[in-house]
Amino acid sequence: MKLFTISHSNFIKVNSRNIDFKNFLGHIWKPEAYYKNQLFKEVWTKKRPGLLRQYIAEVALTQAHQGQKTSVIEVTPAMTLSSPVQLTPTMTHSSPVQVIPEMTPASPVQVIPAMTLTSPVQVTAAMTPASLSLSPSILVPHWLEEQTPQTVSPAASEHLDRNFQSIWSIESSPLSTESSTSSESTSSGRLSLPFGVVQPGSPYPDYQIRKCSIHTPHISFLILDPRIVTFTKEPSGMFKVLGSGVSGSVYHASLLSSGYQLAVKLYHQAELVPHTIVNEGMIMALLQNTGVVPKFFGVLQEPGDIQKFTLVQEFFGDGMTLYKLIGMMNKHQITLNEKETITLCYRLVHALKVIHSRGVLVNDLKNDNVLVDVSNKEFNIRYIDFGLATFGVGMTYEKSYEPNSDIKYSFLAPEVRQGDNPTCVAADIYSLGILIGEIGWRIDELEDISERCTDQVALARPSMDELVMMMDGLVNLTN
Ligand SMILES: Nc1ncnc2c1ncn2[C@@H]1O[C@H](COP(=O)(O)OP(=O)(O)OP(=O)(O)O)[C@@H](O)[C@H]1O
Repeated sequence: MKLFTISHSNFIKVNSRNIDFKNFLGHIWKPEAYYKNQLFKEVWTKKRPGLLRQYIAEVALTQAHQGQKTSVIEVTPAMTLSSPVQLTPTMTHSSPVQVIPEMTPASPVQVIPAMTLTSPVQVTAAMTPASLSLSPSILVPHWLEEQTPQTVSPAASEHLDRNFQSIWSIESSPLSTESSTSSESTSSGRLSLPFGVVQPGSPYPDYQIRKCSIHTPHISFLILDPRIVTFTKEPSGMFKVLGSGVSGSVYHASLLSSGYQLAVKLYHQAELVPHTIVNEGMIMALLQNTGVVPKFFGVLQEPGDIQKFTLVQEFFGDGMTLYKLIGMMNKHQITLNEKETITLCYRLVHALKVIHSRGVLVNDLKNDNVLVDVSNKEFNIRYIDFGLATFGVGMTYEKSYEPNSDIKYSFLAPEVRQGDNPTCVAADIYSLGILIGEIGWRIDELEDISERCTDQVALARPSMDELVMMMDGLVNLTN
């Protein structure tokens, strides 16, 4: 009798021989389970932990017979609100940015078909400044300080809400970035830097991106009139910063007319990396109507400077990141029971599947890039920060020789951390496995899933479909 154990070798076998997972389980599975050195004969009890694989096997076999699959928790449905983001079908100009004078009616973004596998075009990509502890006050650009929202009457602002100034149309051809983003040109101090945050000669990130391809499809998004957005001020008079990260600071704001809450991302180096901002906007646009990223409204432009813009998104989940949530869970300030924990992991898995199915790799999946709505037990999530995301191809990180880099970048798959290996679906799955482990380490089944996803051998990690099946099985088990 063969016993199916959760060993990596089983998954290596599955993957290396390209055997269908369900068939594999069908062959290997017998109704006993060997788990943590114990033989269990009563495998169908829901109470006993660690028997997920038996359940998966059961589900797999049932499915093999019925060809049907049921899911208890549904993924958050597609957004119903119409999005201002639009897909522009063709490239018409060679200039990277083009202003189209006429407004076109808002419509949801159309889905781009399957991922197109192309050989990676190696382009020198954006700099990512090292994590800095940034004081919000020095990040505020002058035009924000000078903001006088009362200059627009409510009626006019309502009009402006509906009638955005213009649409930017951006080409999808690989954007050469070498001239504007090489570390050489920046470290020599030849470029004037915005916001006074990163000074010439600042240390460069050890994890500078060396190569990436921008193959993101051609998507237009809107330039919003800055007068429709009011940036929120703290009682101290400071602008309210939701978070500061590697690429920028995110400010709280609202629509002047309706008070609809917004998160506006200002980039530390907007003038250096316009293509990065554009790429992030296009990826956000591409993922609209999936319900797994915040609603994206377009960009605000710094008056008088066409190169500097900011991303305007829906303010989601009261700004609660998974990082904050895990911290609170570990300090017992918030408690998630087993079912809630599994629900949260389920959402993360399904959301990543949706993102991958649109041809997008996140490449930077970590706990502070996930927002969680803890206002109810649904635990809806949104992935944020697509600054390093790619469409259709992977990107390569440069190996870090910084002490403790393995800890600092532990969310990245080991083969990615090594440099030279481009990111891929399995690398995102590794990062997802880290998240599942951080959230669900108290639950054996989640720990097992996390362990599989974080296998050092990329080929041994479960595929997204296998992962979804495991999570579905686990959810069914807990209901
Ligand atoms: N749509 C949003 N709603 C609420 N809060 C948000 C939103 N987007 C971002 N934030 C907050 O701002 C922080 C920084 O956002 P983001 O990750 O996009 O910036 P970043 O500079 O790219 O950071 P990173 O260091 O992860 O690269 C988040 O951790 C979160 O706290």
